[in-house]
Amino acid sequence: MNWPFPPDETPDHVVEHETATWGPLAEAARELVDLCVMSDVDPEEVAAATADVEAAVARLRKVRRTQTLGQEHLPAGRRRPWGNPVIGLRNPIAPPLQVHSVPEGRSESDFHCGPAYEGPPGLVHGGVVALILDQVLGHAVGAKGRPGMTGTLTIVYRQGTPLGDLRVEAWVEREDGIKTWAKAQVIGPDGVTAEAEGVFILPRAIREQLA
Ligand SMILES: CCCCCCCCCCCCCCCC(=O)SCCNC(=O)CCNC(=O)[C@H](O)C(C)(C)COP(=O)(O)OP(=O)(O)OC[C@H]1O[C@@H](n2cnc3c(N)ncnc32)[C@H](O)[C@@H]1OP(=O)(O)O
Repeated sequence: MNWPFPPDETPDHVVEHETATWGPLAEAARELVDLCVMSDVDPEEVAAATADVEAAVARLRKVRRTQTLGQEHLPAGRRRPWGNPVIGLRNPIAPPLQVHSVPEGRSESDFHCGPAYEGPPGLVHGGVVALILDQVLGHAVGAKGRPGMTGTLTIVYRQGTPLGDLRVEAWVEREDGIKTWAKAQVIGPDGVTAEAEGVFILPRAIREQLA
């Protein structure tokens, strides 16, 4: 499944080096994002921090990639979803989730959603809940060897999802040709907060390549 991009054949030692290089930057940026919404220092400190961040941005801006991380690393060979907004090592937007999957088509993750993901007061934004559910559903179908694009995603929000420590579980329900149905739920301290059902479809372009 390498259409339309070439396989990622980066050697292990290079991946380890890149992990050690970029991982800490994203970790620092995650804390920066958290502090953008939670810090309460005085205005002089904010101004000084802004100058520091602008200096760091000027360094990183010197060289920009021509392809996204997904285009380069995801489609085949070693998969490095480093730019992914839910699990990406290099993406500060990602909480990030560590997702554990088994080939029977089940995936799960215990994760933390801090104040940067707030929607209603003290609660996780519903779009963020949907993002996480979609991602982990994708892991479940992928683990079962049934990868696909989300065709339809249905979400029922049972109760507000509190910011903090959470759990998500997903499992494959049914398969039929190119389509796979999977379900998922987010669990908070007071039980299930949101449930999802997704229909995942192997896209036509990939079907034609495999035919
Ligand atoms: C595979 C990727 C490789 C890359 C490997 C990277 C792995 C990295 C893992 C990361 C995990 C991320 C997890 C998050 C997952 C997203 O975020 S995916 C992004 C959000 N989704 C999208 O952007 C999808 C956009 N839509 C599409 O691309 C196309 O409409 C679809 C859904 C692929 C279907 O297109 P198509 O293959 O041309 O479909 P088509 O031949 O018309 O119909 C085939 C069948 O599907 C049904 N169908 C068509 N559309 C739909 C629909 N929307 N809903 C339900 N059924 C539908 C048709 O009725 C038909 O059924 P039958 O008549 O055969 O019974």
